[in-house]
Amino acid sequence: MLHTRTTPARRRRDLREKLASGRLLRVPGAVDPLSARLVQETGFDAVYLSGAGLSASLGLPDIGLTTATELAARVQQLSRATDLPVLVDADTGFGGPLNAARTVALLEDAGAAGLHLEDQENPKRCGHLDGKRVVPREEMTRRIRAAADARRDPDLLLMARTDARAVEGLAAAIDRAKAYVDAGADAVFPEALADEAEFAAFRAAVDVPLLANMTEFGKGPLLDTATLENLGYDIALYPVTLLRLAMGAIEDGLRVLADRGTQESLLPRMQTRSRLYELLGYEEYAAFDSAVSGFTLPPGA
Ligand SMILES: C[C@](O)(C(=O)O)[C@H](CC(=O)O)C(=O)O
Ligand SMILES: [Mg+2]
Repeated sequence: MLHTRTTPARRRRDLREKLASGRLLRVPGAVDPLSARLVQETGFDAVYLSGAGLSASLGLPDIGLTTATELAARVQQLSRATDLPVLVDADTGFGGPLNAARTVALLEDAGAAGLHLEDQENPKRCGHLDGKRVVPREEMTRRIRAAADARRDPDLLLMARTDARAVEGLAAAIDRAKAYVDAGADAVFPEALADEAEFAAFRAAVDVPLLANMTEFGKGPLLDTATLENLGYDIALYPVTLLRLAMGAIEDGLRVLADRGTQESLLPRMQTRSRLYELLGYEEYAAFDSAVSGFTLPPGA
């Protein structure tokens, strides 16, 4: 109620322990703090803050227009609303190595359990768009080094994302991933792999935890959890799934309302008032309020 009592340090430990278990973690992107609650209730392992989702929610394309402070503010909101570790899309780190270091500090203060930095040029673009460009390998290793050094909590998971597959090919992407691990990355996010064989090749070449981006309508296949487990992947990411679902429902609903002049036929598809109240914890707030208003100092205090 009000906010969770789970500290950022506890969430970072939780994410580390879950990764150490060796099972596949399933991590959907939240649309907002309320949907993050549902992610937790449904039993997922962590919640993701998607850069694409954040920018879309602000009515912006995912081309590097959002700022580090906007991102940190959303991290805080998500962390307050759930007990889950929050994995954050930190894009390029918002500049050079120093900016990446400052971004790490900001996100750590905001309660992030882990974050990924990518090797795209600034300003970045969505990893599934054509025409993206990557920085030289050495520049990205400096970005990672700076980020690793900026961490105050060693449990904060630092993940390196490489966008090189679509630009330089698979072999170069694997070489880059290895260099990023040597520079201090704890885990790797190979972006926009083309097929299952490429997922397998990446797994065979890199020995840190790997994230599989199961984003819809992108360049890669949608592999199910059994397949990803067999491939030896550690995190299945569904970054924009909830936003796409919600926006699909909103668009359909608006059409029905506009056409029919009533939302009556939409009621079975809606979350009910009582379910919303349950999710928000109305009853706990009322109990807290009455406990606080009945509070008096003990005699003599
Ligand atoms: C993972 C991602 O970076 C995100 O911002 O969620 C995006 C997802 C998407 O645009 O579908 C990406 O893959 O670049
Ligand atoms: Mg992104």
